[in-house]
Amino acid sequence: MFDNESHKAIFHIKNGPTFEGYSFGYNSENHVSGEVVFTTSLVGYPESMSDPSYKGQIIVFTQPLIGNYGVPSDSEKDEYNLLKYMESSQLQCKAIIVSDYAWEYSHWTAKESLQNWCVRSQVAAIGGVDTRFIVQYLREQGSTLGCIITNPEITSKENIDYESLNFYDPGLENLVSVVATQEPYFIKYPHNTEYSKNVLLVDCGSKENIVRCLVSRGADVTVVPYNYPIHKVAKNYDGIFISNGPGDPKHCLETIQNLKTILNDKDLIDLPIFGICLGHQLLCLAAGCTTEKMKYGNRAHNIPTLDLITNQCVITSQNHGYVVSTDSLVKNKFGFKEYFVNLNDNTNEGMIHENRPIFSTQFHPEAKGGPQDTSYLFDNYFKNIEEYMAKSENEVKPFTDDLNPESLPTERVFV
Ligand SMILES: NC(=O)CC[C@H](N)C(=O)O
Repeated sequence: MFDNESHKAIFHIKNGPTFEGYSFGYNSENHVSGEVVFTTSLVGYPESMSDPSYKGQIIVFTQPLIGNYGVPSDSEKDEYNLLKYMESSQLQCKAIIVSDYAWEYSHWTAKESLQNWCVRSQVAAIGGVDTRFIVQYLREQGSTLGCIITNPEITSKENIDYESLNFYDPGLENLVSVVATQEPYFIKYPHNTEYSKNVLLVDCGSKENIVRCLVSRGADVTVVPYNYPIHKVAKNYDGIFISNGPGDPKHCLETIQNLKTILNDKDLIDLPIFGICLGHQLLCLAAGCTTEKMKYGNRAHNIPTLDLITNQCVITSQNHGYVVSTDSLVKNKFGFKEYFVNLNDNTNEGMIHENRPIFSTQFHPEAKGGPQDTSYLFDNYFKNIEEYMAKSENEVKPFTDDLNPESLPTERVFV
């Protein structure tokens, strides 16, 4: 069985405490650093770890036992040629921290152990540390930088020169440019009849389930890079979608500028737009609102949120460290109104335009993992799309040459 001593690993929080545990992931000579964040979700570690929004982050799981159902295939496809189980085809986070790693796993979808996935993806993983203490610390101090040392030659936290460690801060980098597709591609809904619903998905690091939610409702989806000049082609689509993505939204200057042009274009006044998480933040920035970094963010699958239109509480899936300032949203002159509010901390959870078919949410209606309470938002988006198509009498909108589906790849090409 496992020998803790020979696999010692150390987790150190910048200017804070240090913990000794065991490594069950990739061991490297150099330390691994990133922003330390915690999630209180009980299940869904494969989905969280493959979510591009976690790029550059070290995830602390408050669920004490992680790994017990293994990891499903990261390449198996569904009927829409989309990944069947994962939120992207890579393990995206920088490292993981758990209380107790389950060395035995069992599930009908499992293809490998969590350890195997981490090792082959060169991702560090440390177990045997007091995650309750770490989370209490993060809640008091706020999200902070940290590092994991898995070099087998370092046998004790006493023989580390902490002063010499450098810490990578993902907040300083435009990580969207790293995780988003570099080239456009096209996903076809296989059962389409005469009038296809053509959605333009702006990929800032989209979770696969967002694409599944669009395609399974009958859309043909053209996926473009986050900085694609969408304002030049928006009129050719029946709806625009802005995805989730990692890091500080203010790094996506081109997306914000392009969205601003779309919002100001009198010819696009009826065009349906839906944004999720980073997509919500970018739409709000485009409308002149402000965003700020939260103390430790919201990462969970059970966050109560009030729908201000239906006055109903919905339970939401979340993963974000930045937030739109409610004050700036309320004061915006663009017609955006508050749509959802977080019932735990009163932060903004969404906006809706007062008379245009535009809305966005800070939480994740695609919920992978998490509850399906807010999947009605995808249905509302499709109602907006159908109304928009009916207004234009289902006229077939021409594609520009470089986004003609016939010349685009049918799945993402990694460069
Ligand atoms: N899941 C997301 O899209 C996250 C958005 C943004 N990176 C944040 O942390 O707030």
